[in-house]
Amino acid sequence: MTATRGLEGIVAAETKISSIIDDTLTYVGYDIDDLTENATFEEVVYLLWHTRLPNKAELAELTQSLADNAEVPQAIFDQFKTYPLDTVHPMAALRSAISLLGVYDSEADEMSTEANYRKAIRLQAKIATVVTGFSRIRKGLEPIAPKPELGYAANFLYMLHGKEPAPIEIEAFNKALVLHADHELNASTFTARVCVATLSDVYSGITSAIGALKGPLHGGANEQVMKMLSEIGSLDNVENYIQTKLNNKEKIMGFGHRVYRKGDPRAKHLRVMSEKLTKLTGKPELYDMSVKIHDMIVEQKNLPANVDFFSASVYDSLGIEHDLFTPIFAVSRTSGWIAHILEQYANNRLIRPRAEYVGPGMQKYVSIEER
Ligand SMILES: CC(=O)SCCNC(=O)CCNC(=O)[C@H](O)C(C)(C)COP(=O)(O)OP(=O)(O)OC[C@H]1O[C@@H](n2cnc3c(N)ncnc32)[C@H](O)[C@@H]1OP(=O)(O)O
Ligand SMILES: O=C([O-])CC(=O)C(=O)O
Repeated sequence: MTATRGLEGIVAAETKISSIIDDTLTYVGYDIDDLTENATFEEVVYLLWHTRLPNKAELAELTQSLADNAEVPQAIFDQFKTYPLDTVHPMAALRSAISLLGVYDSEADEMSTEANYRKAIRLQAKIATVVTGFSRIRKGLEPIAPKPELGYAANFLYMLHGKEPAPIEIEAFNKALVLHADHELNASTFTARVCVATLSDVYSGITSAIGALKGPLHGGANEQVMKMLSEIGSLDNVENYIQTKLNNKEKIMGFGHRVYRKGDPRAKHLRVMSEKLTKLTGKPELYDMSVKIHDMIVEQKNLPANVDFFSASVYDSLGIEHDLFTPIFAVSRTSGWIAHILEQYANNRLIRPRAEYVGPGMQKYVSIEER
């Protein structure tokens, strides 16, 4: 038995949900470029969960169900108020809140297909209210009740900021949600599938996926990109800052990918939105800095930007706090995690690989007095 480090190149599941073939990303056979330009996030949710696009009535029904389930138990918000709000990371708060939502769902351990679909709706609806509610509570504000008739993307920004977003903001945020919704067998999705393959419940699957997404080698990179842009501060400082990092063999967040070689097809959409939004908000230097970093990394390391790089300046332009970038990734990716969880349940087998043992040979137990 020989281990493959990081399971690189190992095909560990069959899926009908999304594919990455020759650097092209598709959801159920629809090119991500096509979906980003044309679809709402709700349509993509339906597509991922049913492996087909909805008709008008089906979309209306899903939208209504998401609206009907958007409120969260007051206990979630009460719990937030007990946290050390000056220090807790929103991903930790989110991870705990999703677990707590499971505590309050009387169907949490009901494993029928119908019950799992009902839980899927509840989770997708409530996670937006949880993330925005946490952001308000830590600022000493009350959460804003959802206005689901706005649509998922607009309602999220409304609950976050307390005012209805402009059309360009809705367009950008909807695109970001569509782009982050699913990505084949990435680390957090694999985590979710491993978890539920024991026939554990949907809440456990999503909670463990959030834990995996939090790390800076995965979803946590978008917050780190923004941290880097803030540290650099101006276009003049880019060259020195990046060159020093490269000379020190440090990784530049938002670049590189385990699967893509030529480039991440999602990055170009976020780049366009970043250029538009940074101009509109009077911070075009943020975009110019991003482009300069991008050009240096491509030239010196031949590493293309991934989805996390330009999403940072997009979210910043939407007035979103930097440590909410990864929770927002989780809001979108919940749709993909759920699709994979449902697919796993539908054709389940325990996921239990082997490890190559590289420790000492057989040893005789020595009592503690003799050690
Ligand atoms: C949504 C997402 O999860 S997208 C990924 C988000 N993560 C990031 O942006 C973090 C920065 N990027 C990385 O750490 C990596 O590119 C990963 C984790 C995404 C992929 O990792 P792996 O496939 O394991 O590649 P690995 O880390 O082994 O890198 C291969 C080589 O490229 C280099 N490299 C990879 N990414 C970077 C980077 N961002 N900056 C500088 N060098 C890099 C590595 O140092 C390594 O060089 P070496 O062979 O000389 O040692
Ligand atoms: O696929 C991966 O390894 C990471 C990624 O880009 C994602 O999850 O969107």
